[in-house]
Amino acid sequence: MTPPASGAQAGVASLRLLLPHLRPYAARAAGAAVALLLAAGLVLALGQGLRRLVDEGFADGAPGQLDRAALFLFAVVAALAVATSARFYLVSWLGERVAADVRRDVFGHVIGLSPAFFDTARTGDILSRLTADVALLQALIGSAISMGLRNVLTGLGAFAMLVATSPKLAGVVLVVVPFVVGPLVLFGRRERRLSRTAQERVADLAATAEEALNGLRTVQAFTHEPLERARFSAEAERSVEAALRRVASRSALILAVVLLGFGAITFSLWVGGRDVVAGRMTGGELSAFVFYAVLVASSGATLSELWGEIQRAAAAADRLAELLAVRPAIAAPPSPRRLPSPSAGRVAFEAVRFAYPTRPGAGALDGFTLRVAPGETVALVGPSGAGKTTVLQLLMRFYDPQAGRVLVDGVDIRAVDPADLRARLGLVPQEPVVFGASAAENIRYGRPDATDAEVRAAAEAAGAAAFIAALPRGYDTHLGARGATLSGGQRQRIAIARAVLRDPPILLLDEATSALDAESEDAVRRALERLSRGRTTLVVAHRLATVRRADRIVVMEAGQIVATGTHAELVREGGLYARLAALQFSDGA
Ligand SMILES: Nc1ncnc2c1ncn2[C@@H]1O[C@H](COP(=O)(O)OP(=O)(O)OP(=O)(O)O)[C@@H](O)[C@H]1O
Repeated sequence: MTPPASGAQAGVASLRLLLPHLRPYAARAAGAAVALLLAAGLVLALGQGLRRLVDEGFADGAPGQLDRAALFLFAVVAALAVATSARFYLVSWLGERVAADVRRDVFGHVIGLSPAFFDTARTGDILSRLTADVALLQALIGSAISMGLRNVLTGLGAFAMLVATSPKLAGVVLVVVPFVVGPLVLFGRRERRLSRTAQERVADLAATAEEALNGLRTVQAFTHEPLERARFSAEAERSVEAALRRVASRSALILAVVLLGFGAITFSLWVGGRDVVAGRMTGGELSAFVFYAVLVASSGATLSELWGEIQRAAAAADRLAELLAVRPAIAAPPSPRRLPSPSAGRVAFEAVRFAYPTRPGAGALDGFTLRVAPGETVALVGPSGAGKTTVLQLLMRFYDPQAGRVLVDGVDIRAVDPADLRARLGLVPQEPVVFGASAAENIRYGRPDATDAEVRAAAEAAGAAAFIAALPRGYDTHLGARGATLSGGQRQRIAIARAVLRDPPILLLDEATSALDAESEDAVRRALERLSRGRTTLVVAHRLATVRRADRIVVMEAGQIVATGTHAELVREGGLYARLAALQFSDGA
């Protein structure tokens, strides 16, 4: 993934990403802060309750005093329970809400990125950012931040109480604090780096699994399950290694913090015990002191752990910010021109030169010039890799050419909003995408506001009505992820029905290269004939029936047009087309 400028942004500052997402919930956050303050105050009051219980309750054995001290403690505990539960609810609510909002925004951004981005990005990596990285942010808001604040508050409060109870002993604790905070900061930096690496390894793991699962049939057809298992297992090992480096660093930090923190408590108990024996301090004061000292130490320890978590979340925020900073290569110009309405359906390519961004050296189109009149059907033919599909991709403006222009109705398509352009185009791709939804929903994808009757009419026109009727639940039948339950020809007819619903002035067809059985080929051909009637049609043709029907055939080789004409003319000329026709169209020639 291309590292954008924000990737260099250092440290916890990356978490600023969350601020705009928290703002709408300011009232809830304030409520959570109040509950948090209350709970922290009540924890500190517990120490006072403890002192009263020990000093007043035990001192002269008066039963009334012990009862009152115990009751006070109970009241504090009850209030503490309510405040803690309220804080937990509000803070977890914020975590869930913000995580969902961040996911929505990141997905919303990614779905608008240009196809060029996905030529290099791995889907699994993006998925892992959407899930694992956002989960870290959720944990941060849903618990870490509130735990951190709580521990800062109780830690500071408890320290103040320490000073009030015994300045001398408090001094002992104070000496230890820099020893706890120092490593915390040092290890934190390291943690962030190690944790980013660990998260990247998890993303690699997800990407590996995603690729293998997507190509499951190919994997099994080649009996490459052992190979894929080994590949995944190697990735898993790499991910464990990265995680363990982080764990090791963290363990060292915990060792230091626990040793120093609780060592200091033991030391102050020892010193304080001598004061109690000498009568300079009451037993209740020492109990309260130890309670506060434990609070200070445990806050320190918790904060050091949290520091790690905050660093991990910062690394996650970095990875999300990186994704959000990718700008779509194709975007609407600041003041886009409108295409004429209704569209005439005129298409022109003028001296177009284009190489895919990932292969700048290998030109896919080279001086490609073609004018298509309104309503004309042009068939593009040529050997594999000649650049036929690329022509359609440039017309859809999935990529921009390096030189030359593409025009629709006389307007350079770079001057119009891509959405406006694509609204005039209907695409039936070589491998149509069928979503894991019902047959009706899949067809309605062509025009979401279409009525049931329109969906059925489109299916009828696409020659899909009969096979849909034969499905177990007709139009309501779920077609499985990626349309796994349909044949290639059926998937194509679903895609054609979509295009029928969309009713575009310009139609782009990329014929499937794989042979369909005679019956479904015939059904698809007739459906396409009906569809292209009266529209400008550009078709990447692999079948004789298609080229015969075309008004004009354009023969391409190595990104250039080498001949144009009708089937009969081109066969008579006896060039590349005649050879292709003899080979490819042997079925009917
Ligand atoms: N996304 C891509 N990134 C990089 N190179 C690509 C990409 N898509 C296609 N190419 C390359 O561009 C060239 C033209 O490809 P194109 O898909 O237009 O050929 P085609 O004529 O449609 O071939 P076919 O009949 O096999 O579908 C080929 O060399 C191909 O390898």
